[in-house]
Amino acid sequence: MIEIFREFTFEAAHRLPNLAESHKCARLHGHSYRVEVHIRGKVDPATGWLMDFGDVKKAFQPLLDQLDHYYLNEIAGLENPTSEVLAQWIWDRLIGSLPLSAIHVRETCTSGCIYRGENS
Ligand SMILES: Nc1nc2c(c(=O)[nH]1)N=C([C@H](O)[C@H](O)COP(=O)(O)OP(=O)(O)OP(=O)(O)O)CN2
Ligand SMILES: [Zn+2]
Repeated sequence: MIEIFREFTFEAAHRLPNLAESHKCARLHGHSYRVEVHIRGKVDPATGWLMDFGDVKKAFQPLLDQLDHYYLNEIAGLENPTSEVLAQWIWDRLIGSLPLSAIHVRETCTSGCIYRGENS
């Protein structure tokens, strides 16, 4: 087994509506999000790869189109857009087309989360 990943970046605004008003993240603010899509499987001896990175990009593109330069709270399923909720939202939309092993979401250089699905 081997794992590959493709990183994507996008800019978006959000606020965390379930926090106390005094919490800084309850206020509208933005992030340069970094998302890594991780895929696990076997290397095809003919191609020497598990999957073309370009095919990962094609699968992620519709999500990028929904997220980049948007207000995340207005997207269905992201009304409370924590890193954890966003990572699961991405997983749920890619798992039908990619053999995912993890979704990494970084909000800042120092904060983020890793989601590996409900079975791990
Ligand atoms: N478990 C989570 N905690 C927090 C989330 C989250 O999604 N999951 N989100 C936030 C905020 O969105 C915030 O913008 C990012 O948090 P933080 O690391 O505190 O960001 P800062 O860059 O402001 O950190 P400082 O080092 O304090 O400047 C909060 N928590
Ligand atoms: Zn934030």
